[in-house]
Amino acid sequence: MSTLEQYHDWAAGRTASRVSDWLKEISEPDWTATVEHPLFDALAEARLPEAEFAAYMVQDYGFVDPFTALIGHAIGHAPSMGDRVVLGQFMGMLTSDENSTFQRTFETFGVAGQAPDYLPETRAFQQLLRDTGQRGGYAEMLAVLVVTEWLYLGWATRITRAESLHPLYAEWIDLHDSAAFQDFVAWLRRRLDEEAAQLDPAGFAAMAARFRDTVTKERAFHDAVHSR
Ligand SMILES: Cc1ncc(CN)c(N)n1
Repeated sequence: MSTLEQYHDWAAGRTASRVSDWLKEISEPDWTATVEHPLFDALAEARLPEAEFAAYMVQDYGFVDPFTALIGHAIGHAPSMGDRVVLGQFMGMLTSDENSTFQRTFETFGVAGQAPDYLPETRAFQQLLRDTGQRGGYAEMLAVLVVTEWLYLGWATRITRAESLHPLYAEWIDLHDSAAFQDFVAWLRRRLDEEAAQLDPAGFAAMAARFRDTVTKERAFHDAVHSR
């Protein structure tokens, strides 16, 4: 049975079916393991040592660089100006507010200017992001973006914040639980659902494989930066 047929089978038993919901479901248990990762609880509850937060942010900046390039590819591949505007605004936030959070984190915790030593899991994630940008179609790019942003929205809206949280820890959560970020994730999911509906069986299988691979790499990345 093709991947598209598997989705149609799943959708047939439901009144309201969304491709993004099905993709999330077939990505278990990795999806929930990432959203519920103890790294995020430690961060939100002020239990994460500053050196560990800085080390996580160094690895994450290794993710953000090719991730920003992937958004550039997605802007180029988007079928309309409407999509380019939304993705371009997200790119603007990433390269201003979020980039500033990284830079101030590196300076505050004394790791600015150090050559990063990326973990194998970070390098594997970088490879996936680069490959999707260079070889993937627009739906595959959206699939990767849906995973990375929906997962981050998931943990950021799940955790309970300590009152005495370091401002940079709080800023990292703010970037991922804001109303604007929630709207962006909703838009990404809607656009993936729409684009997936246009795909032939081979394109649909490639899109689903990217989604699944991205969830696997998210879990591996977070396990590598913070052991359970
Ligand atoms: C690994 C990872 N995944 C997702 C995000 C959210 N853009 C992130 N900053 N880092």
